[in-house]
Formats: sequence, structure tokens, C-alpha cells
Amino acid sequence: MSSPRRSVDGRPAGSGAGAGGGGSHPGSPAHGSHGGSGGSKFEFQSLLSNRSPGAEPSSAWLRASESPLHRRGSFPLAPAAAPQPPPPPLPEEDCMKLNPSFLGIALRSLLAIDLWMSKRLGVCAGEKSSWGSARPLMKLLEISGHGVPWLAGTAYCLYRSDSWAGREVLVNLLFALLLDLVLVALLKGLVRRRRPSHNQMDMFFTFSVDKYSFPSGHATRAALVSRFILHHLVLAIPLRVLIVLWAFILGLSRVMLGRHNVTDVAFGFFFGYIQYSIVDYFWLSPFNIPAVFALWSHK
Ligand SMILES: CC(C)=CCC/C(C)=C/CC/C(C)=C/COP(=O)(O)O
Repeated sequence: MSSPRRSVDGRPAGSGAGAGGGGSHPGSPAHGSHGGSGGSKFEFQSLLSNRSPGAEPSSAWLRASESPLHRRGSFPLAPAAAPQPPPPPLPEEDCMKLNPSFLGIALRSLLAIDLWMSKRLGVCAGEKSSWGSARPLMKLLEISGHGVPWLAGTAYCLYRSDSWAGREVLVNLLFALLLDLVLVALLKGLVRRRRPSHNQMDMFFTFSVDKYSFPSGHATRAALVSRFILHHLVLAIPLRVLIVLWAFILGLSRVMLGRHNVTDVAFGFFFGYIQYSIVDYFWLSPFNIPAVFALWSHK
């Protein structure tokens, strides 16, 4: 004789508490005539009714009506005559996805690795963190990549500029910084990924979308600005290396401060790099927007 079927928590099927008044009724596979092997509905209902309200939504709960044992005609011993009332609809989080796609599994794994790495790298997230003493330095780096000094600095240099070539570069840098601000705000508002739980929200001058973390605005700006500078300023090699290092360390500091997950910064770098290509494509010059450059003609 086969042993009785067991529910996931190890109890024999039909022995669980809160099974909806016994769970076995005529017409149900759990009903006595089919022995223990047909008790799946009872088991699943029992499991569902035992769940605590805050239980993990991604747990593998199987909707009884989706069980192969309950598919119409798939269980040869099920009595056909007795009508069954339709099971009450279950909340979405109680259903198991039976065939998660490869992409879904890959994405979930990537996110799990991302969260784990970000937590481990967040060594300056608080004063009491392992590298908490380096926090002021990280915050200084944060200001070096903030939108306010970059916008204000570029506007000031543009105002003081006395050459047409300089003005052209600075107008485009201003355009790049504004474009970056708008695109990052749009993406943040669209994706709405929360900042890591270990982040302290003590950032200097933020917008409301800056409560979201994807993508990192500092990383997009670092990639955009450094690519811009490397293209349009003639600099000695050590300075060029310094600019690339600054961008990389700024991105790393976002994760170390606990402001971002690694993927926020990685995508931010990629997005900033692409943004430069957009700026380059729509390059503003006295030939295509004479009106803007005419602002200086009376000076
Ligand atoms: C002139 C004007 C309105 C400037 C606004 C500049 C501004 C507030 C930029 C936001 C910078 C910021 C806090 C970005 C967030 O960076 P994450 O790396 O934390 O995403």
C-alpha cells in the first residue's frame, strides 16, 4: 500500500488545520473513495489558508485549479457527475508561475547578485559602517558630480567666455547637462526603483524623483561629462586619465555610500555614454541655431 500523500509542510494530506472544514467533499479528489493520492486540492487549500498575511509573495504556491490533477479530464478516477462549485479566485501572489522563462530566471538571479554585491560594497552607508570614516570624502565626491555645480559652473564659464569656439562648446555642454537631467528624471519616474534600504537620504539638493535610484544621475553625468571633455578639450594624458578615474570612482562611491545598487551605476555609465552620442548628433552651432549665438553678438 502506498504511503499517504504529504503536504509541503510534511503533514499527511488531510491532517492540516484550517482546511476549510475538512476540505473533503463528494466530487473532490480528496474525497475518501480515491484514497490519499487525490488529496491535492485539500493540501493546497490547507496551505493557502495557513499562510500568514505577510508571507513572501514569490513562494511557490500552486493554484489548486491549475494543478494537473484538477484539469478537466486529466484525472481518470475523478467522478464526473457531481458538480463542483468554482474555487474562489486567489490573489495573484498566491499563484505559482509554472513555466518561468529563462529570461525571468536570469533577471531574478542578476537582481539577487546585484543586491548582494551592493550591500557588501555599501561600506560607507553610515557613520558606523566599516568604512564610515571615509564617508565625508565620498560626500565630497558626490558634490563633484552633482548637477548644481556643473550647471552653475558651465553657465558661468559661458557668461565669461570671449571666444566663439569656447561658447559653442559650452552651449553644448549646457544642453548636454540639461538633457541628462530631464532624461534621468523621466527614467527614474518610469522605473521607480527604491534606493537601497541601507541608504541614508541625506543628499544635497534633490528633486522628488531622486528618491528613486535607477539610473544613477551621478553616473550618467560622470560618463557624459568625461566623454564630452575628452572629445572637446585638448588635455595632457595624465589629465585625461584623471578624468576617467574621477568618473569611475564617482560611480563606485555611489554604491559605497549606499545610494545605489551596482546595476543603477552600471546602467548610468552606459546611459551617460549614449547621451553624449545624442548631444554629438544634435551638435548646436551658430550655423544651425544662430538665434542662441546671436545673444552674444551685441556684447
Ligand atoms: C538649476 C537646477 C534646477 C539644477 C538642479 C540640479 C539638480 C538638483 C540635480 C539633481 C542632482 C541629483 C541629486 C542627482 C541624483 O543623483 P543620483 O546619483 O543619486 O541618482
